[in-house]
Amino acid sequence: MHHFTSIHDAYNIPQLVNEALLMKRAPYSDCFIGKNKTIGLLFFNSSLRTRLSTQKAAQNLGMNVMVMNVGADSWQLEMNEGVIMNGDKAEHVSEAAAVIGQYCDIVGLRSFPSLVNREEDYSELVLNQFIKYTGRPILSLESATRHPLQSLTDLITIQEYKKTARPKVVLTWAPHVKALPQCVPNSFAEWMNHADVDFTIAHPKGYELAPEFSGNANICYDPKEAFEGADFIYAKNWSSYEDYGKILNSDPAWMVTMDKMKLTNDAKFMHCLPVRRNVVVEDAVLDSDHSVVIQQAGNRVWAAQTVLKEMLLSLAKKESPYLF
Ligand SMILES: NCCC[C@H](NC(=O)CCC(=O)O)C(=O)O
Ligand SMILES: NC(=O)OP(=O)(O)O
Repeated sequence: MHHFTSIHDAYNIPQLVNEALLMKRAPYSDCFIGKNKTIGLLFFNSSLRTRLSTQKAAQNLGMNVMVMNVGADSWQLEMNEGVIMNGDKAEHVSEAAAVIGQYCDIVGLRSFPSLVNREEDYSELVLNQFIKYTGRPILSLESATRHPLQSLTDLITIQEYKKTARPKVVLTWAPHVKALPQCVPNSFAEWMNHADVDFTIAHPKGYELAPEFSGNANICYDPKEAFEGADFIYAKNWSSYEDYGKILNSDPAWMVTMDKMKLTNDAKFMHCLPVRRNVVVEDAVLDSDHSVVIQQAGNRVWAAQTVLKEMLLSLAKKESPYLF
């Protein structure tokens, strides 16, 4: 695995999940694999889980870690080509990313979408500029359209908690006070469509995801109907893809409640976090045995560690092909 920016970079997904579960039981079994290698973790946006779990994963593999809040700690970066840079952006990505590439063997990058310009967001401008100019393998820490480390974590968590061979997994839209990206639901849908699960996406009309992500999932516009017999409820708010970046609905009937959880097959409740209590999901669900959100966040380490190990092996193969 050279870059890891989407499910398309993972060639054997069941093997990746198994590897992560093995890693969880023996976290330090590969503690020399990253010796003398440096990962730079660049954040254009806030993070708690991704930042700490990726740092821990890299350290478990023996790597050196550098973390930078780009924009806040460094210069504002111009991402577009051919611009006359007489505004507020002091440095072009072509120099900044190339310089970072001089210091790091692998670069992790978090950059949310603008939610203003759909074409630009869905072209993954920032991610692709870093791929172009660092000359290093890029690990997505959530980009404009996807959050693949989160989705791998989610699949690992479903594998751990499933009680039937082919569980019913429901991705349900939930209300929010802010317009949020489509990355988490896009990516979750993409990974679930490749997994052996019965997959439903529930949302109000107008919240359809881009067809390339929703794929062949069952689409349901009624939350109660969607919850019937579910084994996993995965809640997330997202803003509209069609009416790009807009909030079209704030109906509290879409909040995840204990009443609705009673319709499920004693489902596990999942959310990528951070979550707004009593807006997205009520306290009673988060504080009940249904919720596995903390265990899910714990699994972020094993997802990151598995992916980083693959990336390090691929780097080593490139650097010393005669050893393989
Ligand atoms: N990395 C996990 C999710 C990040 C982001 N959530 C947020 O921005 C929540 C912000 C708030 O609740 O104010 C999202 O939905 O894509
Ligand atoms: N779930 C997730 O990516 O959390 P952070 O935004 O805190 O990293």
